[in-house]
Amino acid sequence: MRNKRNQNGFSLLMKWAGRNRFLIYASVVLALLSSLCGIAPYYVFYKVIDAAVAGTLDVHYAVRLAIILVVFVAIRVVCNGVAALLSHKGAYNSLYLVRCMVCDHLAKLPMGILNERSLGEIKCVMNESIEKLELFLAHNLPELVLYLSGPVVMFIWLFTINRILALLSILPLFFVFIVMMFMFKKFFAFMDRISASSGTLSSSVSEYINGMKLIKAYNMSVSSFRKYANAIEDQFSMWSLISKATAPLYAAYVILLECGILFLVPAGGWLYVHGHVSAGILLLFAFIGTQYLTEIRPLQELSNNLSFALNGVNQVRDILELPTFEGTKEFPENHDISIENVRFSYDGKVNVLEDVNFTIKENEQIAVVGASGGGKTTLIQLIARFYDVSEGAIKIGGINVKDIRYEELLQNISVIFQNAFLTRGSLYENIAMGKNATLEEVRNAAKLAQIDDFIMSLPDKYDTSVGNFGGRFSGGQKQRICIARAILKNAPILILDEATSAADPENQVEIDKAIVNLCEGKTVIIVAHRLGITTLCNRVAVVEKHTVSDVLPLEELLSKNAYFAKSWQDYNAARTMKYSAKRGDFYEQ
Ligand SMILES: Nc1ncnc2c1ncn2[C@@H]1O[C@H](COP(=O)(O)OP(=O)(O)OP(=O)(O)O)[C@@H](O)[C@H]1O
Repeated sequence: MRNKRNQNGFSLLMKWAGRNRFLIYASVVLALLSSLCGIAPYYVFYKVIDAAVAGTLDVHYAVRLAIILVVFVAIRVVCNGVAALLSHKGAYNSLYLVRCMVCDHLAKLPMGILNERSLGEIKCVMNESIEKLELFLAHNLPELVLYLSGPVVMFIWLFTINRILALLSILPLFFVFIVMMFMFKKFFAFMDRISASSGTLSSSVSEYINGMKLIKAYNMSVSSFRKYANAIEDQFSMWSLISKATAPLYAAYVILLECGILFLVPAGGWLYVHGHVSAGILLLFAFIGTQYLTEIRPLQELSNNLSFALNGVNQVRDILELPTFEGTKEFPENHDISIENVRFSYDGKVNVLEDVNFTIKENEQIAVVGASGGGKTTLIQLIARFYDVSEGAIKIGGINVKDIRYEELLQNISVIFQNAFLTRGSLYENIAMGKNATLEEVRNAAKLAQIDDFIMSLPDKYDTSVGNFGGRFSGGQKQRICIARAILKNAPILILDEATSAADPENQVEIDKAIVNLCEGKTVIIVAHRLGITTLCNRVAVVEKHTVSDVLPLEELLSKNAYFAKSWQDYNAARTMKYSAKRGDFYEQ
């Protein structure tokens, strides 16, 4: 299976490169031309020796040869320069296309498939594997042509001078290629382990850095560093193993490349003594015929890089082959949402939700309440098609969400998660989120989200850099930035997983105002962790016992649903409850 994949790796890479492949092909042609020019110094050397032995070497002849040398060296330099330029342009453009393809694909993947893969694994593909393609396309491919074609051209030329000696000069090559094939095979056999180990290293670095707060808070530096250290140790032992497995072959490879002299000097001497070759030819083969094969030596390193590149292609292909959410129908005009006989299980064994049936009218605002772990977040994720239902259907305007073009579905639904996610860019970029919005439009959204005043009080205002995932902002501020983003997106359906972390009262009032502005004129589903938010909604859906038991207006629900009535009572009691602490114990007053 892997062998078949390797055969197609290069052509697949060229397919991904699109029109940029022509830049890469051009760089290969120029590398070939450069290697042709590389013969010039040897040719001049041969001619000088030949003329010197024959006694015909004069200044005119020497100058002519020098000019030939300079011209060919100049052509070689130009060819190399332009080849490097084209190969880099082609490689970086191709990398850009491959990264876009992977990003597009990841965005369409079901969350279930994404959850199965570690962040480190995906990061490793996005960074290291794709980066290896650059190394291969921009450097290794032209070099491969250069290192391979140089000796080929040299052999052809030597062959035209003396067939027997030329054939003897490449005799070691036969053994060199056999050894190289073994080396390539041995190295490639480690590829899966190299990828897995690099993925683990990448995850443990991310975990170590992202969990820095926790590490400090619980003084876990030694134990958490252990995981990272283990990953490094694994890399070390893996590379030691690879070195041990390939070192004898590499030694044989180097020795064989230097072996040309073994055959050439005795055979050349015999031919000279018997008058079959001139002194010039003998010297040419003695010096050049034994040397030109050593130019192949970097091929070994290139073959390792080729393994990395092919492995990178396979890893990218593995991601691109994962089935995505598609759909062919347009997003409907009508935004009524109906949830029909829905059953859902994450693992195919335990049902998180079953027999769920209810409808949400266009522009209606529904709060979803229920015990922790009951399935509220799962329900809203099904509506936004982060996962596909296991049974039943979710329809918008009468169309199954599975049939709606996935990109359009995402464009028409805004989702705000409990954990506000900010990217590294500026505040402007975080609110605009790729939309071509003016600063005024961004500010208007931020005003409605009650965050404009705060942003304008910052020294760099909307150009303020958000830093590492918004680390410099409070939870409430981050949430309002996300609300501004959703207001600007202006999608007709809004799904909001309300943050559990109770903001301070002042912040909470601001967030509530922002939510009210956000929800105006939209179909809204809001997971209400604070029951207070239910007063802002038309109806409340209760998730209990793996299903939605009731969907009613607040007042009606209070009289009909025992679970909700009790929760509401507890919520109000908690709001008015006062505590006092005596000697470390808390007392209800
Ligand atoms: N990605 C997942 N894979 C497997 N099980 C999951 C996954 N996400 C959630 N679950 C499980 O599904 C159940 C419902 O989780 P869900 O997050 O929907 O509950 P919730 O009502 O939103 O909880 P909370 O109010 O605490 O946020 C839980 O038992 C949870 O452990």
